[in-house]
Amino acid sequence: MTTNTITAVKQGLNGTIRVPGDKSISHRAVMFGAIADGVTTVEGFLNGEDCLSTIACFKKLGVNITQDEEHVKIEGKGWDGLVEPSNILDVGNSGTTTRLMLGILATRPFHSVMIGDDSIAKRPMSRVVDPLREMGAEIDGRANGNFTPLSVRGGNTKGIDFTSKVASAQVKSAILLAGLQSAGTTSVTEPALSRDHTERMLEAYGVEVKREGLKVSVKGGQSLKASHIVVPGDISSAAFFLVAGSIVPNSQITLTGVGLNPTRSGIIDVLKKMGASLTVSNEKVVSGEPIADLTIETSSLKGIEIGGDLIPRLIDEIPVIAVLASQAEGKTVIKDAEELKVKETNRIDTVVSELKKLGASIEATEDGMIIEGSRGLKGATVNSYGDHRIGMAMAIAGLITEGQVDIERSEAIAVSYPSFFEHIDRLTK
Ligand SMILES: O=C(O)C1=C[C@@H](OP(=O)(O)O)[C@@H](O)[C@H](O)C1
Ligand SMILES: C=C(OP(=O)(O)O)C(=O)O
Repeated sequence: MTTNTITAVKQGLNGTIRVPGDKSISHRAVMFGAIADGVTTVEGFLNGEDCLSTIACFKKLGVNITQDEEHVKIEGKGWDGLVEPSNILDVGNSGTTTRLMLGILATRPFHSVMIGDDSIAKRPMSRVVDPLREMGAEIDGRANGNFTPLSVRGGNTKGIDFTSKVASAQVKSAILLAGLQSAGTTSVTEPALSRDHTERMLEAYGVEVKREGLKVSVKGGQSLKASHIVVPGDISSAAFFLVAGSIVPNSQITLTGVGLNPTRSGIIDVLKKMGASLTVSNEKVVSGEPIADLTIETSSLKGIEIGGDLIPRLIDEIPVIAVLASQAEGKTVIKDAEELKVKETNRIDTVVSELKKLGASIEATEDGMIIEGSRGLKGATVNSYGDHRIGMAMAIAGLITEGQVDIERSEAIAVSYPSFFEHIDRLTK
């Protein structure tokens, strides 16, 4: 177990950083490259543990994948290039790897077994297993296939018209991926729009995707053509420094090349609504995804209400938004966020318990939390509980506490942001 200590930075955080590549896009670039025909190259890939789990799984599925400083190279041989793995596929801590790979394996005519860590073992998989079974895949696992270890025997699948109860890009992507190799058309309708990287990237790999409001459809029998993917900076990683720049006195931070896909940019809406000083510049589009440079400065903030369709657009940022809200004038209410309960930890419980240790006024609700802001925070020992985003949210809080914050199990941060502490150091020099 690693413990990291953070102390307040009186002089502020100042400078320019490039946050690591987007996790969702990095996973997809490798998976889609693995089932495409030809050599795919990926630039700006996130070397976080989750994406490395994806690479390791697809190597076991027979795909040649190599990496140097600049690129990941994936030698795809089409859908039929995937072969029965001779050993277990280890997804580590990654929900995205588990669910999207289930969608791919659902149509492959061989047997495979997936396991992950203790956190993955608690995350619900029925949301993808049930519709994939309905399509014809044979999937089993603990609790009738809701939990890992899971086994899959794919093949002979047919398309479905599926309505999802949750706005989840992992559910949507798994079913669409299976649909690409199933008979007929497959459609997924969601209650609110979740991140649309799969739809955008499938098009970059030459696949036809039809979108009508909240419904996405693909026709079966489609193959993918190799591509060159440039991965934007991860807005979910940038969020930690957007919050730090807003709440640490005397700060001005520029984050370059951050992905600003509208299905992911809810944190920008929240910062603006709370009164943060944020400038967006140098906007462009790379590999079908909008990116820009973001500059944030210390400012006074006010509490707001966050709920509804905004939630899927900022779901992973809620732990650090709670830290932001603790420094805003008045009350912040976060609602409609039940999905937080099924992430790497129950993020309603872990955010509330750890921020309370620092003296924040925060209470859990059934579907979110309520934070009374403008309270000075104090030092304490907190725990990430193995959840990277909880570890980083606590580190950002530690930049403004009276007394030091010790973050236990901080090694989890390498799941999505291996250079996180280096970036804090760089901005304080
Ligand atoms: O598709 C993706 O890359 C992701 C989708 C989201 O999960 P859900 O699909 O469960 O909402 C998000 O929380 C996760 O970090 C990454
Ligand atoms: C929920 C997350 O990831 P995953 O579902 O891929 O484990 C996350 O990164 O916050």
